[in-house]
Amino acid sequence: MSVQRMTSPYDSRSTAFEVLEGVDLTGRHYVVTGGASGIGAESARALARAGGQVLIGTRDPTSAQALIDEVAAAPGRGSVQAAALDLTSPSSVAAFTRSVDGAVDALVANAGVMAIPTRQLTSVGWETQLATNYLGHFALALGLRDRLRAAEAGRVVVVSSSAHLRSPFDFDDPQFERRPYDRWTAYSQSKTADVLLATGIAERWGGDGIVANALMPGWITTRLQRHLDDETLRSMGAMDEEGNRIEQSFYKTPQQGASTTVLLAASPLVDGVTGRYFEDNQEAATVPDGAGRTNGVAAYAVDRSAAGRLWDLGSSALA
Ligand SMILES: NC(=O)c1ccc[n+]([C@@H]2O[C@H](COP(=O)([O-])OP(=O)(O)OC[C@H]3O[C@@H](n4cnc5c(N)ncnc54)[C@H](O)[C@@H]3O)[C@@H](O)[C@H]2O)c1
Repeated sequence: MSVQRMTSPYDSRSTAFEVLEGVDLTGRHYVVTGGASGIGAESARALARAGGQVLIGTRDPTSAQALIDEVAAAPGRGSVQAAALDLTSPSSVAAFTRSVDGAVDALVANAGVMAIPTRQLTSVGWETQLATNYLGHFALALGLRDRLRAAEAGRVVVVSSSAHLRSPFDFDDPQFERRPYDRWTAYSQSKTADVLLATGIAERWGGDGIVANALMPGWITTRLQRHLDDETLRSMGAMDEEGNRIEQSFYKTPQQGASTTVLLAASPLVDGVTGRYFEDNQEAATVPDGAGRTNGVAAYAVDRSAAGRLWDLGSSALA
């Protein structure tokens, strides 16, 4: 049976402001991880501009002060606040969730790290990219489940990446204990885990009225690329021989990069949509595997049994 793909009137060049034009989020509450920089900051800005009350989870709440002040200075808008959250620390995630009361209309699992050069482990013994991008967000979603249930139709939005097309989740060796550590495979696997997280939540929490979707924001120059050396940036076409960053037509601005996130977090156009993967404000096609592809969602990332297996693995790590 084929299911019709969701479409929206927006495309790769649409901004987060455009996607929420005419949408009134007054009285709605949003949690955005990593919302003090990059795509997360633009998502928070757009949600607040539409009237929403946004709580940013960030390791350093002072880093969100400029955004908090900017929104506070705009009368008639929503608000932005920030609280400490380190996704690599289960106790930090627990403290953050305890500080949230009332309903949460959407959790935006946006924070992430990419291509850490060497294998690093967190306090729970997980490789840092997987721990940050996936496990911390899994713990956060579990901690906020009641808050999402308290909303009329709680949404979970997981910011993944087309990098997931480069690697399925390796259940035999997720922490690179037996295979050599590869920073790109580690990132790609963590982004597959992100799609599986949305798939698992959609499957398990639908009875609570909670929906969950994942997305690829597009390519955007942010601090995410800070671990990349000049040679890698040149090979990506992002730097010239003199070391100047190149603005390419396929790169988006952070405002454009945040558009698919806010569509899924707050637009009525996707009411009730769940278990899907979006890019450029459209639902992506499912492809058999990721080899050689830059678009679409790999079948292994939306596989329900893999999502269940990962749920069990994450639950054991947090127990
Ligand atoms: N920029 C791109 O081209 C691109 C492409 C595909 C996917 N993404 C995804 O978009 C998301 C946002 O990335 P961005 O490009 O805005 O980069 P960014 O570096 O500006 O934002 C990432 C945020 O995550 C936060 N973070 C990192 N580790 C954390 C931790 N342990 N606890 C709490 N917060 C932590 C950082 O402080 C930062 O604010 C990421 O999930 C990334 O994988 C980005």
